[in-house]
Amino acid sequence: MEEWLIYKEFRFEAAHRLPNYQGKCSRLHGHSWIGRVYVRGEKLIESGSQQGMIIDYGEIEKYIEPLRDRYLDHYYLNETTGLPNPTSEAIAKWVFERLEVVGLPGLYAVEIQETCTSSARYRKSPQEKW
Ligand SMILES: Nc1nc2c(c(=O)[nH]1)N=C([C@H](O)[C@H](O)COP(=O)(O)OP(=O)(O)OP(=O)(O)O)CN2
Ligand SMILES: [Zn+2]
Repeated sequence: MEEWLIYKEFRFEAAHRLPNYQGKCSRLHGHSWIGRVYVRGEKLIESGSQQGMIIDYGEIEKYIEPLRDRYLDHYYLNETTGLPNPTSEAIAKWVFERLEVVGLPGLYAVEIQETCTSSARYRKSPQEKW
């Protein structure tokens, strides 16, 4: 058995605040966020223009784009995601669940990097089969 794990990165500028946080992050502030969508596969496409791929990176991007354009890029995340406390962890889960709903094949994890030094990655626990 073998497996590949690939990711497609996306970027967005957005504001948020953590209302319950004791400190500066309770204030409205913004970040240049980086997201990474991880896709897992055990078999490479055998022929055609996507030969040797799990899935075309461009295909992954097609799933991400509507989310980025409608909810993430240049938005106030507390408002657009509806999350009461939009931490990196919560946003990673929020993005994962939306990609799951639209059926991104092989979806494995979503990472949200909030600053150069801080990042959170969400995936379903291995025992939870989906
Ligand atoms: N586990 C989490 N901790 C914190 C989150 C989070 O989403 N998950 N978020 C924040 C703030 O939103 C903040 O914007 C980011 O925190 P931090 O990395 O501490 O930001 P700094 O700019 O202060 O980073 P330094 O590298 O220390 O300069 C807080 N915590
Ligand atoms: Zn922040």
